[in-house]
Amino acid sequence: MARAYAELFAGLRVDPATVLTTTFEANHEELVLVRDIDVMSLCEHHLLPFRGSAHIGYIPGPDGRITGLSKLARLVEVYARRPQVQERLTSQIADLLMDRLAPRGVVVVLECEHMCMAMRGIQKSGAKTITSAVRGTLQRDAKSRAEAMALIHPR
Ligand SMILES: Nc1nc2c(ncn2[C@@H]2O[C@H](COP(=O)(O)OP(=O)(O)OP(=O)(O)O)[C@@H](O)[C@H]2O)c(=O)[nH]1
Repeated sequence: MARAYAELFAGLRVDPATVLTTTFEANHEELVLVRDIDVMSLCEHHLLPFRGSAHIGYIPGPDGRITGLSKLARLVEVYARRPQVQERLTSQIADLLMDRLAPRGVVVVLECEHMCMAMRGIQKSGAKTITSAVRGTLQRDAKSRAEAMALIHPR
């Protein structure tokens, strides 16, 4: 039992900042977006899972440095492997990216179904909670934000 909880909460043992140590010179100044990253976390109120997808985009800073694509998914994993609320999970990912990669802007969108709403309580399965955290130029510039959102949710 103790081992199972240790596995579930493995993210508490990892410093999220260590995930973003791999960066590359790419001279890339446009949006980089990784969509449909699987998210599994635990609601901190009921210790029941919530599950869905994360979409993470950023516009590199003036130095044009990028990070490894897998590092974005690893960042989700580190913050998800701890008791969470979806809103905090979303903003922690955005804030760490801003802090460590110094990009021009960041957008993080999470879409999850919460078992605490499906299995107990109100017992509504299928309801999706969508949260976003937008930082930097993507927050200030409606056109850039709309472009990123259109790539996250193509019609
Ligand atoms: N930005 C970007 N990253 C890429 C691309 N192709 C591969 N990568 C990433 O390059 C990174 C290399 O990171 P390393 O830490 O050196 O390699 P690694 O140990 O295999 O990394 P993990 O995949 O996280 O296990 C990984 O994060 C890959 O996902 C690409 O086209 N663009």
